[in-house]
This record gives sequence, C-alpha cells and structure tokens, in this order.
Amino acid sequence: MSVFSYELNSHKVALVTIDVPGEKMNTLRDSFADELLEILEKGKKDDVTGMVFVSGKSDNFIAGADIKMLDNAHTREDALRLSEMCQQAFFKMKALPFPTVAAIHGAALGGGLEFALACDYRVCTNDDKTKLGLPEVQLGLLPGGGGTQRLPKLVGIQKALEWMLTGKQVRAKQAAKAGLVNESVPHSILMDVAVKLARKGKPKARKPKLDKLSQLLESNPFGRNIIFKKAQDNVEKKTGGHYPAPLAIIKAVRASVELDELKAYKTEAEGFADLVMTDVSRSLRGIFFATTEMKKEWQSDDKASISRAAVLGGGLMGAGITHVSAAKAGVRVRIKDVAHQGISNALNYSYKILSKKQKRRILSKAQMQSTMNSITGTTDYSGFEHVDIVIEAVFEDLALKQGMVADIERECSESTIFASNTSSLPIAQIAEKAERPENVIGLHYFSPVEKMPLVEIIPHASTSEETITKTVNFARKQGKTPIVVKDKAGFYVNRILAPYVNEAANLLLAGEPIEKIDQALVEFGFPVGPLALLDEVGIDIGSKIAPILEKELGDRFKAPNAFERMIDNKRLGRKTGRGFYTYEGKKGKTVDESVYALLGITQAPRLNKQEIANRCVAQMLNEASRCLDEGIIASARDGDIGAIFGIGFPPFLGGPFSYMDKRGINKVCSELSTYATENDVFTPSEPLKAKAEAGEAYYS
Ligand SMILES: C[C@H](O)CC(=O)SCCNC(=O)CCNC(=O)[C@H](O)C(C)(C)COP(=O)(O)OP(=O)(O)OC[C@H]1O[C@@H](n2cnc3c(N)ncnc32)[C@H](O)[C@@H]1OP(=O)(O)O
Repeated sequence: MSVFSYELNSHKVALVTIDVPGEKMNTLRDSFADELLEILEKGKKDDVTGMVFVSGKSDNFIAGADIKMLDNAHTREDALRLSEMCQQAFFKMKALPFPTVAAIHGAALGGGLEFALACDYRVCTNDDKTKLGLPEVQLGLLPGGGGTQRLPKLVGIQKALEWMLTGKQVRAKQAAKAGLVNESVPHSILMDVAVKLARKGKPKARKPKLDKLSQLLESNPFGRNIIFKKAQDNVEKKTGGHYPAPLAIIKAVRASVELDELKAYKTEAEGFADLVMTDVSRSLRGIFFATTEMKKEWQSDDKASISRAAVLGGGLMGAGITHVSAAKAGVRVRIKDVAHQGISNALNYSYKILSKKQKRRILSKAQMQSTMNSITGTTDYSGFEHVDIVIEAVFEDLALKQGMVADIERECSESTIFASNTSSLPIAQIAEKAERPENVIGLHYFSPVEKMPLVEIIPHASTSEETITKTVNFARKQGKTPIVVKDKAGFYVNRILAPYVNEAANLLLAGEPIEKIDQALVEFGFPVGPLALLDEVGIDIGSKIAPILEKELGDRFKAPNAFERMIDNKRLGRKTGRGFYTYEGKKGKTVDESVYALLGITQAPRLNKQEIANRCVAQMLNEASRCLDEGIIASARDGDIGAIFGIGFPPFLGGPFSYMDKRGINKVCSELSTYATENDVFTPSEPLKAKAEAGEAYYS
C-alpha cells in the first residue's frame, strides 16, 4: 500500500494525502522516495495545475525520516544513500512544471519540514499542535534532505543556524513572521488556502525577510565570515568538542552560500552519512527511543486524570511544583502555606516566569492571566475538598509529613492522592499512620522544577496501581519524564549522585583544586562540576541526605567531614552567597580561596583531569549497578534516562549503563579494583563483578 493517495479536484489541482499505513505518525521510510516520484509523474501525466500535499493523520504532517531506518544503516554508504535519495526526490519536486504546496497541520519536523521546504508554497494551521523545525541536532545529526541548503535561503543564515543548532521547533505565528510559511490559517480553511496557492502558478524567487543589519552581514563574504566564526566559537564553547553535529551543520550551511549547488548538497549528504555512523548519534537516538517507550508505560484513560491539585509549602520547590501544575498540566492549583509570605512567594514565582514568556511573545496576555487565575492560596485547608492530588513540599521532618497525611485524609476526599516531594525519607514511613496508605506515594522533583525534566515516582509496598498510574500521568502532563523507583534511601538519583559528590570532596581534601575538579567533570560532559552543583543545591541539603544513606546503606556513603565545616561556617552555597565559590563580588562566581584554609587543605595537585573525572564517575557507575540489582530502577534504560535527565549525565554517552557497555564491564571493574587498593569504597559491586565474569552487557 502506498503512502500517498491522489485525487484531482475540479480545477485540476491534485490533492495528495500522505498517510503511512498502520502508523499513527507519518515518517519518511525507505520506499518513500520511489512512491513520491510515482505521484509526481502521475501529476505530470495528468497535466495538473498544481499539487497540494496534506497529511492523512489527525495531528501530524511528517515527523521526519524514520529514525529506525537510520538504525538500519549499517555502513556509511547506506547512510549516504538515504540522504542522496531524499535530496534527489526533493530536487525532482522543485523542478516540476506545476506548483506544489505543503498544507501543514501538526508536526513538520526534520525530513518532514525538508519535504515542505522543497514545495513551492507552505501553509500551516495556527493550531497548538503545529510545530515546524529541524531537530536533527538532538539526534546527533544534520538535516540531510536539503534542509541545510534551503532553510538559510528562506529565513536567512543567522536564523537558520540558530534553529538548526538548537533543534528549535517554531509555532505557526513565528513561522509566518520569519517567512518559513507563506500563511498560517485556521484548520478549517487549510485546504481552501492551499488550493488557492496551488492555482497561483510557480512563485518568483524571493529573498528572506531580514532587518537592515542582518541584510548587511549576510550579503557579503566578510559579514558571513563573522556570522560563521561566531557560530563556531559558540558551538565549541557549549559542546566542549563532544558533539560533532553542530560543526557539521555550520559547514553545510556555509557550503550553501559559498559552493556551487552540487558541491554544497554533497557536503550536506556526506556530513549526514558521517554523523549517522557516530557513537554520539547512536546514543542520542537511543535516548529518543527510550523516552518514547517510557511514554507507553502506566498509561491511563482520561477518566483517571487529575484536574485539581494542591501544594503544601510555598518555598522554592513548592512554588516550582505549583507553576508546572498550573502552566504545563493546566490544572487548578491551591497553594497552602502557614504564612501569607509563602503564598505570595509561589504566586510571584509563577508570575515572573510567565511575564518573561509574555514579553517574548511565547504567551499572550490572556493566556498568562488565565494561568495566574488558576492558582489560589490559603493558610488553612479551605478548598481542599475537591482536589485530586496534594503534593507536599515542606522540610524533611517525618512527624510533620505524617501529620499532613492525617490532615489530608480528614480534609479531602477518599480518593485524594498524597504525594510527598521528599528526597530522603522512606515513603513507607510517611504512610505508616495513614488510614488510606494506598493513596500515598513519593513524587520527587529536582530543582529548578520548571527546568529539570525528571521526576522520581516512588510507590511504597501498599501504594495502589491506580495511585501510581494517576501520578505518572500527572507528572507527564507537567511536562516531566517520570521513572518509577523503589522506596529505599536516596531512591535512584541521589543514591548515585552521593558517592560521586563524596569522591569530589575527597579529592578536594587530598589537595586537588576546586576549579580543576569541576572542570574535569565539565570536560567529561556534565553541565556543571560536582562542587558547583553542591553550591547550587545547597551544601546543607546535600549533607542532610548523607547520614540517612549511611544509616540505611552502609559506610560507603559516609560523607567527608568537609561539608559539616562548611555549614558551621555558614557557607551553604549560592543561596548564602558563599560555598566552594563566592557569589558576592563584582566578578560573579569565583572560587573562594578561603575554603582551603577553612578545611585545612594544602593544595597538592597530583592527578590529571581525566583521572579526576574517572574516579568520580567510577563511583557513580558502581552504585548504579547496585541500584539495578536491588530493583531500585526497573531497567538499565530507566537508569540511563534517570541519570541523564536528573543529573545531566552526558547524553552523548547514553547514560551510565550504556557507557559501561561501551567501555566494557570488565574494564570498568578493573578500573574500580585499581582505585580500591587506595580506598575500599571503590570495591566493585558484586553484580558488576558477576556481569564482568559472565562477559555480559546491560543491553543486548
Ligand atoms: C534526513 C532527515 O534530515 C533526518 C531526519 O528527519 S531525523 C528525524 C527528525 N525528526 C525528529 O527528530 C522528530 C522525532 N519525533 C518527535 O520529536 C516526537 O515524536 C513528536 C514531537 C513528533 C511527537 O511527539 P508525541 O506526540 O509525544 O509522540 P511520540 O510518543 O514521541 O511518538 C509517537 C510514535 O511516533 C514515533 N515517531 C515519531 N517520530 C519518529 C521518527 N522520526 N522516526 C520514527 N518514529 C517516530 C515514535 O517512536 C512513536 O512510535 P510508537 O508509538 O510506535 O512507539
């Protein structure tokens, strides 16, 4: 069965519907180019006046090339052939004697947008579902179907670079403003407008809509040099040399203005083929499939969904949770705090984020007001009768949380879920005195809540399936990627983070400089180093978790005494203006040299940065292997996604388990054993040793 169906209207305009059989999403597959060429030939034979392409799916145009097909490209030649096949088909489309129109509703991404770029006109619906972009960079790729060549000619070099280097997806209004689409219209008139455009004849070539400065820069080689140099410098700074795709994108865009067409398209195709074969792209494609697979777990029908939420505590976490519940999940939120100050803090928090979005025209004033109106505050439990979920974000005090469970059972309905944002207390203990323990669950967010993509969902032994399902789906509505983890001290993320941070502190106490430790891990691929991370989270917060982990899991979690001394000295991190770094001076964040004297350290650098990174990461890998063995995480996949989205483990390495597979479990074990001769916290875990001995990997 063909992807395309063809029908002629009374004006001899061919209406071509794109509908990949048996799939909810249209993607460009192997047979796509041949089938497209057949349809184009048919149009020529029928001497049509124009051709309109529309999707047969209800909410997507084309989501790009089929990523599974890319996984099947085993050699560089296979990958090169895919790109050339796409380019050739789109060349033929461009060269037709009649005009073509892409009528877009829903996602037009990657190869899907490249298809639309090869049409003469594009019209899209102004629906929220419609988004256009070339997100290949997020898969470690460049747009290989002519996107690097056609987008700059349509929207200008700078905008095209910005969109392709970030993988940005633009909405209808922005797409029309930038000249990416000719028109954005209501869904009801999409086809009428598309047919009208098709009857207008071939369009004249037109220049991108640019302001004066951009015109000046982009129209001469000197100005373009500045643009490409700046883009390259930014990319090198941001990627630390770990991601080859952005540089390949810049090279291909540069070729689009400096080389003849044939050579320029060849640059794109070859860049694409090289990138498909890289480990970086394989890892990033793996993350795409892992997150897609995870969306299918704990699915529920709409009847089970949450429409009213309440948050206890208006501090930083409570305010963030309130915000994502109102702004992302779109539910009404009641925020309760003992003090009015807490309520106004939470309201201000949302107001600031929404105002920024409104100023940047991502939100209309009406949308902003409607979100703000959906948040209300109280200092008692008024208005709690009808809430479906209560999320507590108060300080880590077991008795306080148990008291709140009792309050909620008294004030709310029998089905109301009590979710705790604790990062350290066992959920079973919070539920210990509950009358309805089946409604109690852990829902652990990371700070800043609106930015961090992960949440840990922690059922205790008697949490009901219904409570888990509702909570998982609510977290998804808040825009989060949830992983369900076992109720044991530290859950997953803090459990693997603690030994990694402890090792950084041990290295500091042994004389390694603060900056060097942090740089080592940033160069490894983490977004921030471990000591800078501690400053962000709060040294007091980190040190509260340590004794709980030590008590429940053993001596290997014993935190170095450096933290206590920092706390006694009121250095809690960024929030107090001082931690390992100082944030007080005019220079902004700089290493606080007085930390060395405070901790009695004589600087004595002994290791290189690679060794520092290896030691910290080795601790994390060892603990991750224990977490999988103990069932804290259900799979290596959950462990990889949890570490990438919760801690920022380098995505290009695919997460701790993929990384161990790549390095070889044997090698990881022998590295740990070497370090263990100095400090037995490095002793390889039993499950890791067993895997190494059996010659197994975490993924097949
Ligand atoms: C040559 C070219 O330049 C190269 C390319 O085009 S590379 C591909 C570029 N495109 C992309 O990166 C877009 C990838 N897709 C997405 O971001 C999201 O799927 C989306 C925003 C389109 C929709 O999101 P959402 O509604 O949450 O649906 P989501 O659950 O992700 O996907 C639904 C199904 O479509 C599949 N899918 C989506 N895009 C796909 C793609 N490009 N290839 C293969 N499968 C895809 C998913 O795997 C999932 O399949 P399943 O239900 O059988 O498991």
